[in-house]
Amino acid sequence: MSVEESLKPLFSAITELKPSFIDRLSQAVSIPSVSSDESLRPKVFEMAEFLKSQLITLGAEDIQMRDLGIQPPPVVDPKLQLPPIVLARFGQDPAKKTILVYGHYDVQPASIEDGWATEPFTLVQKDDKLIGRGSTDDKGPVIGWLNSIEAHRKVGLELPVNLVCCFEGMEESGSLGLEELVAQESDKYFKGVDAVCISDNYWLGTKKPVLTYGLRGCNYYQITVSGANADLHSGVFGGIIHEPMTDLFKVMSQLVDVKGNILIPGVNEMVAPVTAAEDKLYDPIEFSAEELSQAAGADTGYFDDKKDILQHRWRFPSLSLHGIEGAFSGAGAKTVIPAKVVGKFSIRTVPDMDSDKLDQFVFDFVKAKFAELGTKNKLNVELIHGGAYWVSDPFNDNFTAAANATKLVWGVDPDLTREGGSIPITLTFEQELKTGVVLLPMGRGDDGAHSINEKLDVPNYIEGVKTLSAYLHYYAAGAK
Ligand SMILES: C[C@H](N)C(=O)N[C@@H](Cc1c[nH]cn1)C(=O)O
Ligand SMILES: [Zn+2]
Ligand SMILES: [Zn+2]
Repeated sequence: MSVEESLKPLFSAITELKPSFIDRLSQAVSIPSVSSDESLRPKVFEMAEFLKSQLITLGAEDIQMRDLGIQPPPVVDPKLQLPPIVLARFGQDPAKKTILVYGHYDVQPASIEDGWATEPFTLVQKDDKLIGRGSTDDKGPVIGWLNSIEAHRKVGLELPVNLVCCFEGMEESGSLGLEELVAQESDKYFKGVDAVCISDNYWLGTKKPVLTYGLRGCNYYQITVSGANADLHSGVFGGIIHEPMTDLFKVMSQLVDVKGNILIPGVNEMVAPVTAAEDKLYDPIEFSAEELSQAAGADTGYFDDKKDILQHRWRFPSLSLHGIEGAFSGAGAKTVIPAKVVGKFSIRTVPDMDSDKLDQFVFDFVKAKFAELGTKNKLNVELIHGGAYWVSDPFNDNFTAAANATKLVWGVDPDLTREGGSIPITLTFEQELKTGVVLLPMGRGDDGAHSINEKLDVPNYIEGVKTLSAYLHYYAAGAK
């Protein structure tokens, strides 16, 4: 029987199981597993337990909740435990190939005050969209793998491969601890893995599916400026003391210009030049600048040209200023001089940037600019977490299986894209397991990951489960 024939009953089951799949995602979204908020760490653990219970119900073997110990500084609670890596297997048949699927069960912060139209941790179905934090990043895809297993069980179809699951709870906070675990387990739990599939990014637009062969890295920094030992009255102390916010603003404003150019010496010089061959890869990609503006909710882009936009998103670095901890940020007019402020920014990295050199350039520049202020306040600049960029060759059996699956479900050949975001562990899987990695996204480019009103379209969720399932079958059958 052909792969396509054998998938027919499975696809029917997936369609029929839609209500149960939505319910499973709804349960997952209801757990606010925000890894960057120390007060919500118990919820990240609860989410790991939820996955464990689902895996047990679905017949997984050798489920392990791998403890990663205490979170390294900077942290408020020095005893803060890292959430576990959830490992599980389905099958260990030596006659079958083995696929490792990775995803993350932590999410970005969200609160209704940010402007959400509905409660972020309640999955709401509206206009064929599933709205809620983590719906697309990355609970939808993680639950998608579990749904695929449920559908196989329902129709009595054996999984065509041995499946190894690796789900982490710190991806949004730099994947702390996972790199070491992957290295340790490369010849143990992960022994015999033939290929890795990650569903944790998005289509480029809203209509055409993609497969992704590159990611930018991310080095995340914080600058702490401290002065007085308590917040002060600006009427009493304004004009007579060095203010931490003023110093911090002055330094942060010199990191990047208003056109997005990074101003730290040495950074741009590390970037690999665009070759003619690479430049050509952008020609066939279907892309609408208008759709991008719609996804952003405003026409505030730097560029109009497709290549400029895509290259600056995928293969040039960017520096974003994220926020200031300790500053007054509420409504109204509080006349305060904050005593200590912590500025957060990150740099998305690309080939051939060296992460350690980058850190040194950042630290030297920040310290030099702070010294120029002649302030009596104190400065500390540090890296909170780093994650490597990744670019691979998309012409291999793993990508072919994903392309065949996409074509079967969506009726079109996927575009080959890179991604401006980061999935820190990708390069580690490739290097430690000596296997190829394919990124097979479920959601669309306008899903609003990390933003308000994050959503996953119902067709992407359900057809996405079919795509993930078909990928396993095509991989097992070998390249066509
Ligand atoms: C692409 C992926 N779904 C994602 O959102 N990754 C995060 C990872 C990260 C790195 N530092 C903090 N979070 C991202 O690209 O921001
Ligand atoms: Zn994310
Ligand atoms: Zn993600």
